[in-house]
Amino acid sequence: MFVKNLSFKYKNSKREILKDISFNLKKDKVNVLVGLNGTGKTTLFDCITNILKPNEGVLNFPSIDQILYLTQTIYFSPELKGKDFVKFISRIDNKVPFKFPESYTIKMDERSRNLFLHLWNTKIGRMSVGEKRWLFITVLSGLKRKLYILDEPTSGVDPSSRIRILKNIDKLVKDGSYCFISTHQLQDLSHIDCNIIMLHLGKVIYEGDYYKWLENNNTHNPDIAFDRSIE
Ligand SMILES: Nc1ncnc2c1ncn2[C@@H]1O[C@H](COP(=O)(O)OP(=O)(O)OP(=O)(O)O)[C@@H](O)[C@H]1O
Repeated sequence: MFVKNLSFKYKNSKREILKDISFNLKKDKVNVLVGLNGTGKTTLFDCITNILKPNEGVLNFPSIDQILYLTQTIYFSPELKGKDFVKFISRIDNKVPFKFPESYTIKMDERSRNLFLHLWNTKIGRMSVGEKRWLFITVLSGLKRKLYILDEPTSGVDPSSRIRILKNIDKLVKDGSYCFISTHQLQDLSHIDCNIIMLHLGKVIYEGDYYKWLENNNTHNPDIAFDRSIE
């Protein structure tokens, strides 16, 4: 899966957001897109998933039915409960939903199981931001796809649940899928094996191993590596 010479500009804007960018996704690593706010990460994901049409370039990705794209905001009626969301997602792949929540929790650790059982009967409008994000990602990653694109999957989530979410994503890779995520929580990346793609001023300024990126910037701290990369 790759992007070659992609350029993109919004119709109502003069600024070219993506300027002739190229990179490859790695199959055996979590591919992580990093960059300043407003640098074009969501725009790039929208191009890959055909929501936006690039001005130029080649996008070599699976058809949309083989991609799961979790955008930063997904709307689900606040009056519905966690179980309604779980059942709705099960039906996407024509699976008959389980009747009892325990059937979904067999492979979960104790903390995740307790949270899942709690959220099952909680109205979505009453879940915290982090609880909602955790539930959506946990359930959506149960759908088998060739490529998972997750836009800031850990934003607003507590440290312990962030690690769980990342381990979940890591498992998708180990099970043979491609994963492409964005994040601003760079410290978390030490928990997974990842390939960094860094966007800055419309260009890919780094593509490669996370630890090599730290080494290139003479630091163990990814926030400092980020800052030094854009200097
Ligand atoms: N529909 C639009 N029309 C014009 N400009 C837009 C539109 N949507 C986004 N932009 C601009 O494109 C740029 C890139 O936005 P994008 O949402 O891709 O950034 P991002 O890297 O995902 O940011 P963040 O890290 O804050 O989520 C921003 O300057 C934004 O203002």
